Amino acid sequence: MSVKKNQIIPLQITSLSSDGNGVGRYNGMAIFVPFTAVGDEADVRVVKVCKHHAFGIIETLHQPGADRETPVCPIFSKCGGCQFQHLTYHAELDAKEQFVRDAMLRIGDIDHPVSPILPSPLSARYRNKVQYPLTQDESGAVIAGFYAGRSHRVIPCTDCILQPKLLNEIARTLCALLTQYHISVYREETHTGLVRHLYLRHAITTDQVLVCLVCNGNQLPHSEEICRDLTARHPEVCSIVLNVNRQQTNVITGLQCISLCGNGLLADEMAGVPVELGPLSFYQVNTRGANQLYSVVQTFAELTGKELLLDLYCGAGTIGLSMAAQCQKLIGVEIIPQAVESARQNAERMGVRHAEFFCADAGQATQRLAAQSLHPDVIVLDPPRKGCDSATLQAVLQMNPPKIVMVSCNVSTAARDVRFLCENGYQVQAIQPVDMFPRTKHVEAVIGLIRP
Ligand SMILES: C[S@@+](CC[C@H](N)C(=O)[O-])C[C@H]1O[C@@H](n2cnc3c(N)ncnc32)[C@H](O)[C@@H]1O
Repeated sequence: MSVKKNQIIPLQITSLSSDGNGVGRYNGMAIFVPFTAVGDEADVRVVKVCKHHAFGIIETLHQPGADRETPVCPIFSKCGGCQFQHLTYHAELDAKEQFVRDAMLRIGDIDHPVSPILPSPLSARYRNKVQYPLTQDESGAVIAGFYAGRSHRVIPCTDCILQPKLLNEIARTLCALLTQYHISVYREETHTGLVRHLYLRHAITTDQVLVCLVCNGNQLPHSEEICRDLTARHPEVCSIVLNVNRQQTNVITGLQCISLCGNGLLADEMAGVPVELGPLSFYQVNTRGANQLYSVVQTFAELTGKELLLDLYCGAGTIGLSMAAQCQKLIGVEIIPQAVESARQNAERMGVRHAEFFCADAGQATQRLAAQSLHPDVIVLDPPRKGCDSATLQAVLQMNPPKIVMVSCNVSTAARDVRFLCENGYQVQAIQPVDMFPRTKHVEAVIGLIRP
């Protein structure tokens, strides 16, 4: 017997799905309910019915599960950022470890033990980057916040518990300055107005802050006064950049950056690599977590000083450079030109002369390197969420490295790609989940593979 929309059903939550929902069964049908915990007993209102499953929301919670704790943030469950503030961090970690195990088994067909997940050194205020969309209230005051889940409605918030307090304070000052100087805010519906997002980055080792105003235009009225007032209030602000994004798109940043103050860069250190980077380069958002993540990569790579290391999807070069002293030659490949420039400068600052960085699509670059008979000893793959494309994986097989270390923030696509590598001669040696994103459903994993 199926369920109907708006029907209220009694439900016990028995597990968590990888998108963060609690799962219970009603008449044999899986019902997904957000913001629930294993052991919850509740009356649930069915809000959407699909062929084999349905979605519901809690109407009345009769018996809370043992893993529940009170969320700290007043807009938890309204803002789309966090999925797990209602769980103890311990329960969240157990769930994430299970997500990795499930993905490897179901998608990857890999029945290999998964090591206990490494917790994030900080479970709150761990992020080094925030991107606030803006809105205005009835009086015209500029307000920063976050999008509600699966929508572009801005929920006001400048005290996000995932961000350092400093970034929240700078966002509040910026909102006050934009209001004071009557700067317009972008409206998606009409594609009018100027400032779209406030994008802030914090360096934990230098305490510097990079401020980026993403604008539907290439000029910010009163930019001199705004820069002067902002840096006077927050001396940590080292650079202020205007990023031009005139597209009608969900992508936050555009390609052009104009420096309004400072050199447009932020100085930090990650896993021993002195980094300088602008707004367009990828940078791991949890610096302390990344130090831990990279040390797992180093352990799996087992470099001895004689190897050729190929770091694919290398961003600002941080993974490869953190192991530069343990290899004979390092080659990095990355598609964003500014990130490649950062990688080259980072290598120079470290005095590393045996590293080369190419600005190219990973698929095209690896095909070219394979055609040149390049045979790396270790390949690190750290692709974006969509995983590796088949051109890259085919070229990796052609290069035939004895060792591959896959790093991924999306275990579903990682499991798919690892399956392909295993079907073509590789063997999983170790699977290490790492929590880089506490309070959210996202989990990182490092998978070590060898060619036996
Ligand atoms: C998850 S990040 C990893 C970055 C880096 N390994 C690190 O730890 O900071 C993925 C990187 O892949 C880059 N990227 C995305 N698509 C790419 C492609 N087709 N070819 C090469 N790089 C790509 C992104 O710009 C981003 O820097």
